[in-house]
Amino acid sequence: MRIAIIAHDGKKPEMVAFLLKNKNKLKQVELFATGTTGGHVANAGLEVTKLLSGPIGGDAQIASMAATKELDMVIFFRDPLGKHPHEPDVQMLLRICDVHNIPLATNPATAELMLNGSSRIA
Ligand SMILES: O=C(CO)COP(=O)(O)O
Repeated sequence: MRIAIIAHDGKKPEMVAFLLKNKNKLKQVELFATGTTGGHVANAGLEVTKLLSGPIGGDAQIASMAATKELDMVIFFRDPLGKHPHEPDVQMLLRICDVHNIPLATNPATAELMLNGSSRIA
C-alpha cells in the first residue's frame, strides 16, 4: 500500500497529528510526501520518501505517480483559507486523482474513513 501525503503550511501540524494518531494502521504503508510536509513527518519519527516541495513540482510528481497507478490513495490537507502560487498544480493533482479513480481525502475526517475502509491496511 502506497499513500501520498501533502499538507499546506497551515495544515502541516494537523497532518502530523493525523499520522501519529493512525501510526499503527500505517505500519505496512509506504508514505510519499511533498518536500516540506515530508520533513515535518520525518521529524515526527515516521519513515517517508520526500519528493520536491509542492510549489516547485512536488504536487506534479505526486500527480504523475497517481496517473501511473503507483499510488493507492492521496491524503491532501489543503488550506482553504490560504493563497497558493501553485494553485494550478493543486487543481491538476485533484483532477488526476479523479481521472484515475484514486481515493483522495482533503480533510482528516475523510482520511480517517479512507484508512478505516481500506481492506489493504492492517
Ligand atoms: O504546497 C504543497 C501542496 O500544494 C505542499 O508542499 P510542501 O509539503 O513542500 O510544503
